[in-house]
Amino acid sequence: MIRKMSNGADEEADEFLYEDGTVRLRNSNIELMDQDILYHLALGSGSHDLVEMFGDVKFVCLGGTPKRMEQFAHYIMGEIGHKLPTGTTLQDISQFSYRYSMYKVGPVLSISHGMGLPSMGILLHEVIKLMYHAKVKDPVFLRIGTSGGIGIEPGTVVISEQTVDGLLRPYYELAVLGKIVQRPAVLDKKLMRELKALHHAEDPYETVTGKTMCTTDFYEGQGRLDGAFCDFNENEKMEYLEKIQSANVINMEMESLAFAALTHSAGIRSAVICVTIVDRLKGDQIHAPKEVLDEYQKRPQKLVSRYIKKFLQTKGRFMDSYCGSPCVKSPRRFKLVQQESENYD
Ligand SMILES: O=P(O)(O)O[C@H]1O[C@H](CO)[C@@H](O)[C@H]1O
Ligand SMILES: O=c1cc[nH]c(=O)[nH]1
Repeated sequence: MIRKMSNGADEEADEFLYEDGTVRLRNSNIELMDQDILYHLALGSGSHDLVEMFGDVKFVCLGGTPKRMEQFAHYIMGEIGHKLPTGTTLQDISQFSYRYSMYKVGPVLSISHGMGLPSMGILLHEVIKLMYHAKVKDPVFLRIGTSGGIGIEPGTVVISEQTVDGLLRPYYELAVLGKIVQRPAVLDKKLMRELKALHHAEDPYETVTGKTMCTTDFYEGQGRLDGAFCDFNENEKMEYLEKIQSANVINMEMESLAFAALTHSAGIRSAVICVTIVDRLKGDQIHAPKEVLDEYQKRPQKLVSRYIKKFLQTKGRFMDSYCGSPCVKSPRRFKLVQQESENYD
């Protein structure tokens, strides 16, 4: 994977992984600390054996709400045939942070990120450090979310090929020590294509790729007329939405810039998969009933599940019912995983 530098030059992202594929931190301060407290995750390198707890993680799935990520954890557990030790249930590992929720299902972490760039940014600092402390090898990060579509049918799944800010710039900007730092927001194109290829012809919705706009607000920031404040009219709104549509933006959400920029800076492959829940060229309010929205939210999860299962099957790995980590392939268990996936689809 080629990593874009903030000066525009290309660099091999593999340099940001150690030779064995584990995540290398680009902050030498961390190595010098006695312990690193991952405050918002309620974890720490001194208080927890992070290698034992997370060393087998391969996929880090992120989405806005704790409920969605709990549901995804249960769903993926069935899909990959992971069994919890007898008498145990899925636990929210970060429960006592009262900030984010985190569930672990074998090689899959399912984490809520809240709303907006700061919430995503803080979480990613800690999850990327978690990958480093746990010596996780070559993880893949996937955001499974919702978005507002620009001229596309609600319910469409969008895999982002690029993410831009409200000014159509492909950077995540942050004020650091009184200066603006711009980090290029780059998503993995190969991963995007692999995900797109997992759309099935019989899926009753489309799966498309395109440019995603990441805004710092849901109302004025996305050109809505229905916020508590609005200093523009319908014509100005439509002019803006049509302008970004002609710049190939097909959906809008609120976290992809930090997600793309921070994973890219860490040399981690990542993708953003969001279902659209409204067509912004037709309106601002979310009218779809709850059951429809619930079904829409499952669409990105379904695609990601197909990707995870394909990876585990291709690599000849499977989730053993009892050891809880990828083990040597067992033909019997492997067949079971395949059957489960056929049943679901
Ligand atoms: O559905 P999720 O993933 O939470 O994301 C989208 O929904 C929220 C707005 O309703 C924003 O956070 C936006 O990015
Ligand atoms: O319109 C929408 C819908 C979901 N999420 C957003 O950020 N915008």
